[in-house]
Amino acid sequence: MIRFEQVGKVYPDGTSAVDGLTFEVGRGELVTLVGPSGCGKTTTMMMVNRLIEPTSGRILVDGEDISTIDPVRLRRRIGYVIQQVGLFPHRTVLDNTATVPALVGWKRGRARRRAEELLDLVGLDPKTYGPRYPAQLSGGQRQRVGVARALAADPPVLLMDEPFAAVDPVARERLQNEFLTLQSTVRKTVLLVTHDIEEAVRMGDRIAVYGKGRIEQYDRPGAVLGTPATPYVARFVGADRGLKRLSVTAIEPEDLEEPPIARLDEPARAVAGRLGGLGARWAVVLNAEGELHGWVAADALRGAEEHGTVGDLARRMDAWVPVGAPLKQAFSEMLQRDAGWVAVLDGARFLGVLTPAKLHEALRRSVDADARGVGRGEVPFDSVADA
Ligand SMILES: Nc1ncnc2c1ncn2[C@@H]1O[C@H](COP(=O)(O)OP(=O)(O)OP(=O)(O)O)[C@@H](O)[C@H]1O
Repeated sequence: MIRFEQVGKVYPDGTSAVDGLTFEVGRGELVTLVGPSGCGKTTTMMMVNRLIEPTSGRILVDGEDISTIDPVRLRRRIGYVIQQVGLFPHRTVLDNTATVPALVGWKRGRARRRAEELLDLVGLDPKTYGPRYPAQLSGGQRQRVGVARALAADPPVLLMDEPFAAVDPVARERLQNEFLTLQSTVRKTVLLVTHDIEEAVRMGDRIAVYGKGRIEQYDRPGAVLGTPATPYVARFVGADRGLKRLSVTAIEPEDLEEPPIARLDEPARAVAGRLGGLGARWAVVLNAEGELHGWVAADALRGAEEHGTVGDLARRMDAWVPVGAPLKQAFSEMLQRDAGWVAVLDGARFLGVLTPAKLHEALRRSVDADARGVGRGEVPFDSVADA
């Protein structure tokens, strides 16, 4: 979709910003460009919409050499989101959002309807926020308007330069998640510049790690964290890259432990006997539909009244995560609820539980799988169990 071929940029004062850039971004892929200040990320991005012209090499969008496309026409196909948002202060949120459709000649009614739709999509009620002016919004809300505006004319390509840098860390994480959800439906081809490796890892299908003026490694987040291509990349991703890997490793069914299960309406003493036989200290409790209710301790069951049921003694357990969620989410649930395990569900169906030991194992298998260039399922458990 976007292809850089030996692209270089030397500014008129002789500064070489980037040199020999060759990489490709697939259709619907989100690629993050990450690196320290001044390494050439913004220059790379601005060459895609011809706000900056390369001094060597060429860039293709959809197979077309962009130097042959009229810049104005090119920019209509490319949404652009920048850190300071760049909203027009004297125009309402709705008018700001409708800017590009209006520019490309949509009728006023259609442009406004589209703007309302987009505001809704980024989580801003158009009735409440549409008539406001940018100064009447929070930083995070302004950022969402920036995203809505960039998407308004439905461009296939989106360029985002530090889009979440101006908001506080909590709002930033929320905006990142919202954008990922949005991206899973709109599937734009996205180049996102950031200097924050956490953000790059979280957001990118692939990451380009920049050294001075060139890409040191271009790969999936797991591979960059697991097998940094150069000592520079290893330093840049940081010594705690194992922790960062938690954010990009998905929970898979084979990571889970299957504890004993009891139903709410089962007789308590019978379950106590069963758990005793297994040497288990607790069981997960499901309701009649097989959905997670909570857990029950073997000790409590042993002390139950003669006709008591599991339901009388079961405790609620709200710590759960969906299968496929990152390990980090499971870890954070455990910490937040001070629990030794967290339930993993597939929709409403209970699949199993993740424990700290299993989490560690999943992480080790993921590191191992990346080092060997195979899928995590192909790494045997016993190769990492003692690690
Ligand atoms: N107009 C210009 N004239 C001369 N040099 C420039 C110009 N714009 C950028 N540069 C230089 O080119 C290099 C790359 O800049 P660029 O803005 O692409 O880096 P960056 O990685 O995006 O940095 P940051 O994270 O600080 O925004 C820097 O050394 C910068 O000083």
